[in-house]
Amino acid sequence: MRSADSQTYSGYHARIPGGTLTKNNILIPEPLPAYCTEFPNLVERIANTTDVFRVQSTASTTSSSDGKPNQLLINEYSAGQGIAPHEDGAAYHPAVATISLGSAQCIDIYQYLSETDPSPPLTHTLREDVKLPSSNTNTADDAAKQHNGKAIAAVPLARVFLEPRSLFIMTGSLYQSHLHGISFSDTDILTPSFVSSVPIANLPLLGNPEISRTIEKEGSYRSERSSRVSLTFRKVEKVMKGGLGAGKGKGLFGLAKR
Ligand SMILES: O=C(O)CCC(=O)C(=O)O
Ligand SMILES: [Fe+2]
Repeated sequence: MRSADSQTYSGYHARIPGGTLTKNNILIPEPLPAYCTEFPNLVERIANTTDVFRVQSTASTTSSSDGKPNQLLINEYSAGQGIAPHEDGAAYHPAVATISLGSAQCIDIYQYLSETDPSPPLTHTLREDVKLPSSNTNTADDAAKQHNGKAIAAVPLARVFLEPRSLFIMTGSLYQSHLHGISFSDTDILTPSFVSSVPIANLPLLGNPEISRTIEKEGSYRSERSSRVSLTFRKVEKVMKGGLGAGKGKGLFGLAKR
């Protein structure tokens, strides 16, 4: 995967809250974190490394009109920081590719509750009573329970362990009808499907052999989080002058409680 290409995107400079959108449509956060000082060379170098791996080998971005992402979002999480369950939305081509750096972190996949398409019992429960319909989500906790007035299962469907230097591609129904989020926790406990109702979906693909060994011996693996940086490549379908057209701003402006 390559980073956004200035040759194929006629962009602009725009100042937006929390960052500057460059002419390559790369969002540079402000204040500029230390790791960005050699940006975008850093991104180019990472994107060209050969030892990133896909957790979903069938994913590709080739169905986008030119096959290339035109936006890069950089998120930095300190230990304990997360992101409430959300969809990335229709403003983007339905595929997103994320390179992880720094600490490993689990991303949780959630489904909406549906009466016509019942979920397994554990995922078919709300964490607490949620009044529906309502789109008022004032806190991260509210947001974790519902999205645009639709109730979200309390327990994730699956978890994907994002190791440093890994590439995670989200597309298909994972992008279009599920939500993703990162728990507000400083530890990830990795468990296989025979132990947990929320297994690590990419266990066989993990690069660190210690994880499988520990799980085999002890039934689970404990991963302490430290600072993580994610590089999220997306294709913005419609870009309006000023940089405000790329969806409802969530992807560009960052989510609450960061
Ligand atoms: O940092 C990540 O891996 C996910 C970020 C994300 O979901 C988003 O910014 O929409
Ligand atoms: Fe997202």
